Amino acid sequence: MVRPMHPSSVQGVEDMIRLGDLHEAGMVHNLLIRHQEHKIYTYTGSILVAVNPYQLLPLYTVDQIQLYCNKRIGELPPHVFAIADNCYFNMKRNKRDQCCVISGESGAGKTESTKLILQFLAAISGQHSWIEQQILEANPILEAFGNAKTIRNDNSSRFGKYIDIHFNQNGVIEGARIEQFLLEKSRVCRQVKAPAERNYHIFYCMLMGMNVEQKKMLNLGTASEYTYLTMGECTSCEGRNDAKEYAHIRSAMKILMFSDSEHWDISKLLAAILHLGNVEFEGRLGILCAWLFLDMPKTVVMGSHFLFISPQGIYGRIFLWIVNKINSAIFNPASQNPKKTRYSIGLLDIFGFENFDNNSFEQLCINIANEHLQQFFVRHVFKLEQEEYLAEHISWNNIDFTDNHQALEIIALKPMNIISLIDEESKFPKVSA
Ligand SMILES: Nc1ncnc2c1ncn2[C@@H]1O[C@H](COP(=O)(O)OP(=O)(O)OP(=O)(O)O)[C@@H](O)[C@H]1O
Repeated sequence: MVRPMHPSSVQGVEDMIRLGDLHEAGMVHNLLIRHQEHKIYTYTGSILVAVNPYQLLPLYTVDQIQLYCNKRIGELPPHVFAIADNCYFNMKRNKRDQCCVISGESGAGKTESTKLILQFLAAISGQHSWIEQQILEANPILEAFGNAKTIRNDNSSRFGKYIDIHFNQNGVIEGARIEQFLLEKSRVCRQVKAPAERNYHIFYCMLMGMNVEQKKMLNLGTASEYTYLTMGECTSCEGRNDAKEYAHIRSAMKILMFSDSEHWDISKLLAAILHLGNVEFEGRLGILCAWLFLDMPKTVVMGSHFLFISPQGIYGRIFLWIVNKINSAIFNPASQNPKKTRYSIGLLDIFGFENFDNNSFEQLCINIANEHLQQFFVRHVFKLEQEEYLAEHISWNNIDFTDNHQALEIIALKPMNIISLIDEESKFPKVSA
């Protein structure tokens, strides 16, 4: 259908609520013309839409942080700092906890936005304290163990995270807590979705960054020697320096109070996973069991007893342990003193919808999490808003929207939903798919 363009679509608008052409094509056009002028941020009411520029723009300088500090939304051009600032000052003014939900497909820029919000909050809450530095340095560790190169994103988060940043009543950061969800553990043993995918960064960083002596002690060689690191036929990543990253991860671990022996134990387990992937000959099992702290003759094969070692399981436990270790450095339990109130800003950064030729159970879980987020969005932006208009007898045009509630009910909410059926079926041996 051809229609005349509304004048507001010619120059584009900062807030799409003011767009005359309020439909998908109009909104995409608005984002496009703004993006062409390097204006990557656009509001839709209180929501910020960010379009990944895939280049460094001079938008995140110290001057920009100061500029956006303590301004009302709309006073300056749309920016991720404006959202962070709004959260911070609403928390202080209204004495209420805040939350930013960051969603989008893989590669959209969610993790970068999360880091920018964190940096802004650390800068404006103003103390440059040790705890702030520790919170910021948790990122390189989490990314090393939880991010990987995928076909869509060289630094794709393969887990979801919720960072709750805690502030005292004066708005000073006093700690944080990180929750992790759904690490894609299967990536440890296979990266089959496409060539050019890698395993988790940490493996390549370790092999490039460790000195000869350390590698010798763990019987490690180069990435190309390990089955688990070569399935995607790609061991390096353009623009990433794995050796330099390793030095950064090591220093971040020191800041987060990982001891040298804890770091060494993690390295041994990572080495064990790599050796396990290469197991073909009995001789390899000796090296493997040494790194797994196992007494090989007793535990691997004894009479009719077999030990089953799951590399995915080991990696999943390492990841959990690391998140707990980080939390033990940055989390301070709330004071029991009622006069010492604590407020928080939560940042939710989960992986976006995924749709491959072959989708696994992990994709199903990721997509259910996204459907829940979509429902949250639908409820708050459409349903609750329209109910309020009705209650206040405000005249308005009903907006058509797709409600995904039914899909969610079938998959995960109603009794006998798909997930509970899978759960029940999987308890039986030799179950069919
Ligand atoms: N604001 C930005 N400015 C410049 N480059 C950016 C920006 N946001 C994202 N990028 C680039 O895009 C890449 C992908 O972004 P990011 O990792 O944040 O995506 P994501 O949405 O978290 O993806 P995934 O769901 O796969 O984890 C980054 O590594 C960075 O190179």
